[in-house]
Amino acid sequence: MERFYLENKSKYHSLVDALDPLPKPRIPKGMSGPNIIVSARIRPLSENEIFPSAVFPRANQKNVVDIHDLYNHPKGIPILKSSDYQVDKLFNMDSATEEIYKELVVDLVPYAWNGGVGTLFAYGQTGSGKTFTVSRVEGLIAETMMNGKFEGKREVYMTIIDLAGNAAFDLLNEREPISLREDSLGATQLVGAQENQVFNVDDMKAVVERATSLRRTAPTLKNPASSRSHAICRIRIRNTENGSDGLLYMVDLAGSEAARDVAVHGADRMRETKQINISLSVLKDCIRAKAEADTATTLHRERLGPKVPHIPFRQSALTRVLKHVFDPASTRGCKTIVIACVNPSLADVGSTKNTLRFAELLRVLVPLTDESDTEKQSAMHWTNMQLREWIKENVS
Ligand SMILES: Nc1ncnc2c1ncn2[C@@H]1O[C@H](COP(=O)(O)OP(=O)(O)OP(=O)(O)O)[C@@H](O)[C@H]1O
Repeated sequence: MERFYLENKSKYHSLVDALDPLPKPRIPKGMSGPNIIVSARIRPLSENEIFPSAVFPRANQKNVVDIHDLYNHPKGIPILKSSDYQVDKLFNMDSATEEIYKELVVDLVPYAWNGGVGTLFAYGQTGSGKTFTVSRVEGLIAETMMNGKFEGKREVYMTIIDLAGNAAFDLLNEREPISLREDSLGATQLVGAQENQVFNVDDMKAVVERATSLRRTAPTLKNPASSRSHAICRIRIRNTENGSDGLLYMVDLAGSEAARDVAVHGADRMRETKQINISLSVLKDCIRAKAEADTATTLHRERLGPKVPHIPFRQSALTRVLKHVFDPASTRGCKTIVIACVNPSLADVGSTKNTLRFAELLRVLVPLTDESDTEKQSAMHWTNMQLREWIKENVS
């Protein structure tokens, strides 16, 4: 396929150039609500990239992206097949991580400082910029958290582990194996994992740096330093006045390689990829079910009573570690941000479509009601009947 793309590069450019630059706007069906934001970040093409970009943020509609793939028509003429995707917030090739942090993440810090649970997931194909994004975000969190501007006395502790299949390792202790156990109160304990107390920005950054260097890596076709495990950085913020904890999780998910990319690496690698894909699928189910539960409890409490969707968080090690985020019995406030990372190269267009489809699947949409937002307003007015239809489809 890559050869086909290269041979037809100029044809691809001319087909894309001939498209309407202002396509008919896609009608937004709503926004993710109320405790989750699903975003996407398109990384720039690298300098030595030989394939054109297949990813085009829409000029006339915010947060919508067009993907143009090239197909070999049976009659031998290359044709374009286009698809579009919508997220809550789209960051283009020229967006810096600082901008993403300011728009999406910074509010999680005071939220966790005051006892909430904030989680960021970076998801995407191998080489799409997950580690690039998360490591910078962790540095920025350190700067916000330790700037002395928040009220109250707190102690800050960091734990960083990685999960490969069902095995877990301590990235702050030479990758010593640790075990995941549920204690008598139902909380998941990382038995054997070190918790490092940190006192300032430099401490926090040094801890992150130590963990990064230990992260298990193995070469893939797409990224010579691909991470083959989920890295979870947990920042526990202890309120010394009342003994309660706030939590921040930064989760750099393992690259979602396609089977054909790993075929050349043998059976072990295939098994590893299968495990990664299963855990990502359970994660998707949990994020979605949690969003449905939150939507159900905030919007339709009277209609549904205590009935909330089942959240299958026990089905994988990843979601068991994140029990605080997914446990439906928990009464703690949780806010979640997902960043779907995308490499725009035409050679990666299949995986890019999968990543953005995955992002769309995570969105449990709430009808738009903000009359002041003209973009949303022109897109849709909800009648009572539409609202009933929406509830029937989405909250069952
Ligand atoms: N926004 C960006 N701007 C500039 N370079 C980037 C950006 N995002 C990623 N890169 C570069 O792309 C390469 C791959 O990025 P990264 O290692 O973060 O990918 P990944 O998604 O974590 O991959 P894997 O799952 O295999 O670990 C790196 O060389 C990184 O520096």
